[in-house]
Amino acid sequence: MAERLPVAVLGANGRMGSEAVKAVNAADDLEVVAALGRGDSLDDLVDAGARYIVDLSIPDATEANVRFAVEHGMHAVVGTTGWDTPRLDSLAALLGEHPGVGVLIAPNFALGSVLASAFAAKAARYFESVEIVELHHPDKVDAPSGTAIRTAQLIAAARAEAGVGPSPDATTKQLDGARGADVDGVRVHAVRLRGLVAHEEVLLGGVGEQLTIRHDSFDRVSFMPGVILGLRTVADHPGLTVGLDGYLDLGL
Ligand SMILES: NC(=O)C1=CN([C@@H]2O[C@H](COP(=O)(O)OP(=O)(O)OC[C@H]3O[C@@H](n4cnc5c(N)ncnc54)[C@H](O)[C@@H]3O)[C@@H](O)[C@H]2O)C=CC1
Ligand SMILES: O=C(O)C1=N[C@H](C(=O)O)C[C@H](O)C1
Repeated sequence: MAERLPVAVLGANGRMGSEAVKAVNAADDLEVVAALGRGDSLDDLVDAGARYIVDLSIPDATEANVRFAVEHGMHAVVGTTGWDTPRLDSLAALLGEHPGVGVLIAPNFALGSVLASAFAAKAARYFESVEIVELHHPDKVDAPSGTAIRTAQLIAAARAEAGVGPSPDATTKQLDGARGADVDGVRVHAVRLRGLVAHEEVLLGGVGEQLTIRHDSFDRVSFMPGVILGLRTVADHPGLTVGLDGYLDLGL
């Protein structure tokens, strides 16, 4: 029987990390050799012989975790939020010094979410208005969600390419925050509500009509096929990939 790929999970005691430990161990070609939480030394990754990491920690920790992995020749599959452009640029530069190492930064591992973002980007040029509402559990530390930021960026790029102007908005007077956050010119609204897991709606408006593209993760198991796909694929994609769609042939 072929050797199982040695994987370390960072953030292993968290909501996502604990699911990932179960999912990796359930895959017959992968095994968890290290499960790290807050306060654990990154040297444990080396001692355990990890060749892959899955980072599901916190925005303040993820950059140092991933940089350590890359510097030690480990491929990284990253679901943690907080990867803004300066962080991504700096990571890409580091990867340039470590050819052969792959990193996937996946704002969302759920296939339906990846498709929803792609569909929204495809549709965005045909509508005058577009706004995003993301809805999450109230224990989430960041807003707006990484997924909503990525969706807004994809939409903004598609509209810019098509020469579509900004969504109309006559607001001249508002309470702070009433119109949500501005992500590349797309308004993003964040709801935090007990009972929710992870949900997103893209609202596209034209004269006399609206298209709504909605995705719901009702359970964190929805993210696990994407985590496993990422682990099985990351070594074949040296350098930096942002978005699980980079590993899929969506044909859109
Ligand atoms: N890409 C995706 O599909 C998904 C991404 N996420 C993101 O994953 C991250 C984790 O989400 P949750 O599991 O809900 O959070 P959580 O708060 O339940 O888990 C985070 C865990 O990381 C631990 N931690 C803190 N510092 C650490 C460090 N330096 N090294 C290792 N572990 C450390 C915490 O103690 C905690 O156990 C968030 O950024 C969230 O937005 C969440 C769901 C899906
Ligand atoms: O914190 C979460 O729960 C989630 N975080 C990711 C994000 O910010 O987009 C992915 C998903 O929305 C769940």
